[in-house]
This record gives sequence, C-alpha cells and structure tokens, in this order.
Amino acid sequence: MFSFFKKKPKPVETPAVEPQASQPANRPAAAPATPQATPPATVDIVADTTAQPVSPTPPASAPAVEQPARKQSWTERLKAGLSKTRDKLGKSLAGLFGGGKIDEDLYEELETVLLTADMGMDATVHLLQDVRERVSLKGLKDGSELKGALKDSLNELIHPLEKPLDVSGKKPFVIMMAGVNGAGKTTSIGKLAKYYQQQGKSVLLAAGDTFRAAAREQLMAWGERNNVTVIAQQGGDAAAVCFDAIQAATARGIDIVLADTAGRLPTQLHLMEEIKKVKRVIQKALPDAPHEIILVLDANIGQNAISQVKVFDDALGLTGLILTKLDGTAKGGVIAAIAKQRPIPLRFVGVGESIDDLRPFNSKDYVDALFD
Ligand SMILES: Nc1nc2c(ncn2[C@@H]2O[C@H](COP(=O)(O)OP(=O)(O)OP(=O)(O)O)[C@@H](O)[C@H]2O)c(=O)[nH]1
Repeated sequence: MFSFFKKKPKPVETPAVEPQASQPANRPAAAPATPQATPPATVDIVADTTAQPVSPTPPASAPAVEQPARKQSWTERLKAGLSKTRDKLGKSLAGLFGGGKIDEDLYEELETVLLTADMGMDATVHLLQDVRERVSLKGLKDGSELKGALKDSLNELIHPLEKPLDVSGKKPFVIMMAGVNGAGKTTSIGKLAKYYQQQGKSVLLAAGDTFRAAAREQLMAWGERNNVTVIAQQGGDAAAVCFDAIQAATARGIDIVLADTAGRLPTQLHLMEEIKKVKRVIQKALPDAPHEIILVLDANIGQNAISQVKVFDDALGLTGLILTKLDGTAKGGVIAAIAKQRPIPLRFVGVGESIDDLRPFNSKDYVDALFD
C-alpha cells in the first residue's frame, strides 16, 4: 500500500548545490486544481522507486533555474527581491524625506504611503503614532530626519516576528506545512530540506498533498535527486502518509520530518477539518508532534494574508509562518500588518525560486532592504 523510496545515504558533506540539485521542487506550469473533498477517482500510480536509479535529468515539471554568473549574497538577493516594494515605497517616501517641515500634511502623506505598501490600517496607525513620538522626543524638525525614525519604528514593530526555528531537542522534529493552493508549500519543503541537509541534519519528507498527484511526484523527484527519503501513498489519506512518515523517521533516527499538505482555502470548511485531522493523527504517531505548524503565505495576496493567518491559526494553532514570493510583489509591507494583528513568528522568507532563496527572517535586513 505505502510506497516509499530511499537512496543510499551519501555523506553529509555531499557537495552543497549542484546545478540540478539546486532546483527547487517546482510545480508544473498548469495551475493547481482546488482540492476536492474526496480524492479523484483515478490517481496516478506512484512508481515503486525503491530500486530505480537516480535520474540524471530533472523531470519536465522542474523548470531549469538559471544560476547567476556570480552568486549574490543573501542581502543582495533580499534587496533585489524587495525591489518592487521598495520602488513603490521609496518613490513615495522620497518626497516626504526630501526635506521641508514636519507637519500634519506630511503625516497624512506618510499614512497614505504606508497603506499603499499593504501595511494595513492597524500597523499604519501604530507606526504613525510611534513616529510622531520619536519626532517629538528627538525634537526632529525636518522631513529628511523622518526616514531614520520610520525605519526604527518599523524595525521595532516587526522585530518580535524574528524568532528562528529551533529544531534541536526533538528527534524527529516534525514540521507540518499548511496553506492555500500555490502558496509555495511544496517548493518551500524542498528548499528547507536542502537548508537542513546543509546543516548536517537528516531529513524525511511526507508527501501529504494527496490531492494533487503532481505535488507528490514533485516531492518524490526532488527527494530522489537529493537523497532524501520521501514517504508517499497512492490515494487520498494525508493523515496516513504523515503517520507512516513519522514512524519511518523514528525507526531510522531521522532528525527532521517535513510534512506537506494539500492546498486549501480557509473557507473550505471540510478541508479545514481534514487538516485538523492530519494534526491529530501526527499527534497519535508522536505525542508532542507536530513540533512546528507553519502556514505558508504568498506575499502577493497582501492584506488577505491576515485573514488566512487568523483562520489557519484558529484551526491549527500555528507556531510559524513562511512568506514566499516577496520578489514578485510590491506588497512586502504585509509583514508589518502580521506583526500588528497576529504576531506569529515569521520563520522564513522567500525571495525567488532558487534553492537558496528561502532564509530565516531578519527584521533589520528586511527594513534595510526596504529603505536603502
Ligand atoms: N518567485 C517566487 N516563486 C516562488 C517562491 N516560492 C515558491 N514559488 C513558486 O510558486 C509556485 C507554487 O509553488 P508550490 O510549492 O507548488 O505551491 P504549493 O503551496 O505546494 O501548491 P499546492 O500543492 O497547490 O497547494 C511554484 O512555481 C514555485 O516555484 C518565491 O519565493 N518566489
């Protein structure tokens, strides 16, 4: 019934990122279908990959990722990734920071700029109040001095989200992923698996997205290329896949289990019930698991992120967030909205499709990349 494969483990010091191995587990070009309450009548057969050699070429569904001639540093990539938000914010702020008296008109303009960067009303009101206090405390007079005050204020607001995920102390450490369709769960799992592998940790993947056959194949192909065990099941029970994966990880002394789940909208109540069941079954497999429940958010959705965070948090008790696709949006200000309205630790941010484009969130780097 269960089909899983494992490549012979290579030494941990396996050369970090070969061009092929560096590709994230990409989805096929076709848009994902909204999952159905019941699994599709016909399901792609999961090949028994136990004895299959590693394919030297990536599957068609994994588009090539161009490697830059010179590898950019993370700060450079973060800055490049946030360029859309920065352009929008920066252009508007340039007028405000350009000089001139700090007066009510200027505060009004600042309010508009913050709202259009998707910071949301609560965070905007908070930031304005805080900037006003800083201005009066420091006796600032000129608009050009506002930039520093705003940077400090924003950093203070979002800094509490900077809580790197500590995966030590539990073995296996079980991370469960949740989110809407196409948010970037499967891709993030591939990136995280590589991230933890590079730290010398053993990783096992649970292909719990049993609605989208391509997601399972995506994970299996990725696991095969990167010597990571993937537990997959042909058919519809995500909870069973996760249960099986945790048992396998426990038996093999694996450090980290990354459990994928199907994309779902917070309004699809039956699917929200299904994901609660996945969590309960994980708890049955290992009483204190899942140790981390991450909601993966696509930064393009801006303010909608807040309602997603609230519903998934109420259903599952989120312990972390991943914000993907910051590179494709001018809505990077949504982090401030999250910090104000539901401050769940932002474990990682994604600024691109390459394997290195997912990193732990650092509030100062983020603010610097946004303003400088
Ligand atoms: N530009 C950019 N693209 C990203 C990022 N993260 C993920 N993607 C892309 O987003 C698309 C969707 O990613 P998936 O990982 O398949 O999404 P998913 O949440 O697993 O989707 P479902 O299985 O339908 O729930 C893929 O094309 C990814 O390459 C990012 O940080 N930046």
